[in-house]
Amino acid sequence: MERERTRKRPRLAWDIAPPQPSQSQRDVVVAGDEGLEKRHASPPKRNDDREGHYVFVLGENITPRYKILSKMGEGTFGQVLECWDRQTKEYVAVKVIRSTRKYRDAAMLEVDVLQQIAKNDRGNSRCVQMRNWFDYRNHICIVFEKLGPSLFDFLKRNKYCPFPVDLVREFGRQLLESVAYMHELHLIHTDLKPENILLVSSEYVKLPSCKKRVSSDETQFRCLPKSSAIKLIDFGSAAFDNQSHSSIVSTRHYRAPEIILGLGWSYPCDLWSIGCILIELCSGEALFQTHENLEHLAMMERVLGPLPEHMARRSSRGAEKYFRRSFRLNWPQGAVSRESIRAVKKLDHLKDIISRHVDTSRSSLTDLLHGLLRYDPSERLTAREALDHPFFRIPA
Ligand SMILES: Nc1ncnc2c1ncn2[C@@H]1O[C@H](COP(=O)(O)OP(=O)(O)OP(=O)(O)O)[C@@H](O)[C@H]1O
Repeated sequence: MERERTRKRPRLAWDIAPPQPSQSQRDVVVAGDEGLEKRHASPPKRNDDREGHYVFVLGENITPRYKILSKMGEGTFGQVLECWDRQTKEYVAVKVIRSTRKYRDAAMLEVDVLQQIAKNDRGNSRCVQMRNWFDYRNHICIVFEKLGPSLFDFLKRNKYCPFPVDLVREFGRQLLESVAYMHELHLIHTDLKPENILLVSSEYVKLPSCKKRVSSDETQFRCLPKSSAIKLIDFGSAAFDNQSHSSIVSTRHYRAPEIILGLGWSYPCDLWSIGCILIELCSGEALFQTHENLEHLAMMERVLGPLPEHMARRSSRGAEKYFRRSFRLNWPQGAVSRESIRAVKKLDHLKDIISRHVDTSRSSLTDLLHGLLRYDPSERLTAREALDHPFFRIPA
């Protein structure tokens, strides 16, 4: 039975006060609107909804330059609208940020990160390109190149039928290249998950059957993307390594153990998330489907073996309660319910999960995942080291 999952797994709300955007950042405005102004007027002013979201009607304009065609997505920060850019004559994705102060400020940090990424990009960052940004009726609008569906949307539409291992290899390679690029700029993404990895193209092919789901007399189909090209999105939680950090980051399923244990985090937390993502792409389901710390740690132990004692010893005040005096995890004694114990028991060792879902390259993939999912962040593979792993030596 498939567990019901929400379409979007929200990251944490913003919990540290972001710095003020500089005047020079605020002064960047849309250029070249003059000719369009008269013909494509903005709609009459309306109130935002209760959460500060911009209220719109399809076909209206955001500034005379952008015509709203459809809504592509919604997140914590705002709505993403498909628009026609009358100036460049291309489709774009405009993220219209909620008008609330904290989201406006956070959006300016995202703009700052996107500008850093763009400045150093020689076309190989595999991070979404920002085309423009501006302030419209108290909403920061960030204009992006338009991409295709997320890997999560794709999996979901495919009834969680896993991707073939050769495609997972291609996704993994690009994901690691993108993260290596960010890390070299001293940036940590902190919210890597299948929702934030977008296929560049929406084109797909339909093929018969997904082994996992074939029922007796029904012919099943699976969709595969025509191109494996992907890009990373959502830099709203990205952090510069030298900045002060909030202690909890990442969407739960992809959160590294050092974050849960309050040990501080840095670049390696992105590599942990990539390990979880690769397993999800191979199996079709999120590895650690939990909403609670102790259960999460117990799930990790089930898949990866016992947590190292030195991490248990150093865990923060808030996390001490997950361990017994012996520094072993207080499990199953500390479980909140029988269902929780059952959910943990249902999980297999990493090697067995991979054997169940993957036909070829099993041992090299398992070895790579063990490197990405090392408990101790100082022992975890870096993005560059992971790219050098034998799993990626098979030619594309
Ligand atoms: N460039 C793009 N092209 C196509 N779709 C996009 C693009 N950027 C974002 N989207 C869609 O909009 C959704 C929300 O975008 P994004 O994750 O940037 O918003 P957010 O408010 O920061 O979300 P979250 O709640 O995950 O932090 C994405 O999941 C995706 O479906």
